[in-house]
Amino acid sequence: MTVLRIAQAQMPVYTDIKQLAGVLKTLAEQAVQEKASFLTLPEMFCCPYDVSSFPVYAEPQGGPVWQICSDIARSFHIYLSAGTMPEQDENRRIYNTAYVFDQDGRQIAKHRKMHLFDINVEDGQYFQESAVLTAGNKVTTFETGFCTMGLAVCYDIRFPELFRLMALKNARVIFVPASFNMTTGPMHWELLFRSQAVSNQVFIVGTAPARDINSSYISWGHSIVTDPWGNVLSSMEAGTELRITEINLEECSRAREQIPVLRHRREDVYTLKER
Ligand SMILES: NC(=O)CC(=O)C(=O)O
Repeated sequence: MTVLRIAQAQMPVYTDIKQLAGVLKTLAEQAVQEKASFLTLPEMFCCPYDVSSFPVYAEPQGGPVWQICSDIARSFHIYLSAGTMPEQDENRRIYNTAYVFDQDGRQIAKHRKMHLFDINVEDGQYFQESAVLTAGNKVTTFETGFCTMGLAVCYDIRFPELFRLMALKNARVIFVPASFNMTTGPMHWELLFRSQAVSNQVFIVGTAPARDINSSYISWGHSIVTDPWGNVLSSMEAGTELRITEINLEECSRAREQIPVLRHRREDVYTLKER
């Protein structure tokens, strides 16, 4: 099948687990009604995006929020890109982790944010994820009934090497739960999604939290879908919204055939390899 409908939930952060379960159920119901095969959630949809909150809300893989996501995917028979949540491992290290579940509720992908968001923009955003988080170290692609797909988290989008490696592993759609802010959002959000999409001839689906002006970190919102030609197929504003976007995977092959940049790489001069 080459046409795929993706439902993106630009939603507020829900820290109350019962409320979260109810909201996700409603979103999944609506997504299924709209004939979407995928539902995507934002970065840190169940925890304030704040270094002091990550340890408080962290759970192991298989924890309560993970379980709700798996149940939703199974009950509604929908693929779920379950945004990110703080994950704690057996050594008490905490990661910013994205999971994907298939229509039977099985975890089919897991990506720990590989590039930690440590920035200090003059008169703008300061953030120091490395104060409490540990970086992941795996390039993540996975198989679905549609095609090979990839997974990255927010600041990872600034690293072309990672996106090129996913494209070389034949990813055609890359999910990026993300939360840019009021400094870097207007500067770089759309530019980065379009540039990684056109350079690697992939669809990129960026899903952000809805803006909350009272939170310590204010999300830019603007959840987006870009296509392999670098076009913006869908772009939201800042508020809560469930947006359906249809993508035609054939566009990926068409772009790669007509402008074969992946084949034109000069591996005799340079190489990119995963360790
Ligand atoms: N929040 C992030 O991880 C990244 C971000 O906001 C940016 O790169 O800008």
